[in-house]
Amino acid sequence: MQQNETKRAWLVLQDGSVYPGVSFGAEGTTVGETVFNTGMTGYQEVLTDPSYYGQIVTQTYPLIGNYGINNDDMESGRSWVKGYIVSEWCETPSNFRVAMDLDAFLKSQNVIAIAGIDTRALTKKLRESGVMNGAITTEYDESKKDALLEQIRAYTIADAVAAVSCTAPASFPKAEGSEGDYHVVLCDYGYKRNIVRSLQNRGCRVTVVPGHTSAEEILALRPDGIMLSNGPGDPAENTAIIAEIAKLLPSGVPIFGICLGHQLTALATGAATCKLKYGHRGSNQPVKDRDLDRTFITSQNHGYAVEGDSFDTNLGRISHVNANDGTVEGIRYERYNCFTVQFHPEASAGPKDTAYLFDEFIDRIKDAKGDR
Ligand SMILES: NC(=O)CC[C@H](N)C(=O)O
Repeated sequence: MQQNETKRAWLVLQDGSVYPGVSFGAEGTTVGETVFNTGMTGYQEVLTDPSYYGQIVTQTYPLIGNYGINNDDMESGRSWVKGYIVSEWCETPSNFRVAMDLDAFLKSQNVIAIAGIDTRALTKKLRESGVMNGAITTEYDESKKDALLEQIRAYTIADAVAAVSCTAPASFPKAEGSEGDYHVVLCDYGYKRNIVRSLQNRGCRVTVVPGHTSAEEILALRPDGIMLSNGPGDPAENTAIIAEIAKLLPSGVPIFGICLGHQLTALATGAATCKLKYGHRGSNQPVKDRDLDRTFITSQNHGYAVEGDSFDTNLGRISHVNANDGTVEGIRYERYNCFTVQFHPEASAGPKDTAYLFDEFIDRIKDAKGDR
């Protein structure tokens, strides 16, 4: 039973299908790209990860919100999703950290949401058709369906990084008691806070700079290491940022790229990216580390990937591949002091099995400084 079950809402997809459900969160009409996430937990991180900018997120897990929303697990200062689809949301969350329930959070963030949808059936459909645009509306009117469909079909996500990136630099101290003393510049294409936390815990003070900061300005900060963050949208649209990364690569400063940062680095070396049919979003994606000959369960959230054949193997090697579909999940550049991954070693939500990559980044920083 849902609190405001008298208020109806509808999900409308670009193929013309209409799913009636129950309104929660904010009311009104929203249009976005409809994607699905298979995580059993981590909805707060999904809602606040800037990489979901422009997207209506469907949770395949049937009950969402059972541990509420807390003050610690925000991945950014706000929610970025364009809309939210669940089967059932939990009105009575139970957790020692709970600050509010899911409905109250979505209302506070003005996110239009719908419950009562068979999200597994919807996901099967998206897997067959590929991601589709869609709308959630509390004002559905059959006679205006064509106009709504036109709006849905015309929707595109554009200028995504500029929409989520900070506009001024910010500094974060290293974690108290952490070993080491390094300075990392994190390029903010829509970074998740757990990237900063993962660095702080390894003795790094972090300067977060806007995504459009030039290579010269970044290097003038004299970083011991540079991180290229995750972020939303089509990687190939960021031509100015890609040109700056191309200038950073030969600097010799250790560079670590995550997700969008990985894609942009590959583009900067002349590789191509492509859109996946329905992407990888969830916390159980198997990734094979070819060097270690081990498969890790990883947290992921991406709709694009680097095209393996387009990568110039004179520059390095494809170090990680997805065990489900064989797509590129990581690159180690031998020509440059750089390595990048498509998945999220900072996890949150998700398994922490690949946090060792942050340790490798610190080792590269130590080597570059002659500290090892
Ligand atoms: N999490 C991310 O950085 C996502 C990268 C990119 N926007 C994609 O969808 O592929």
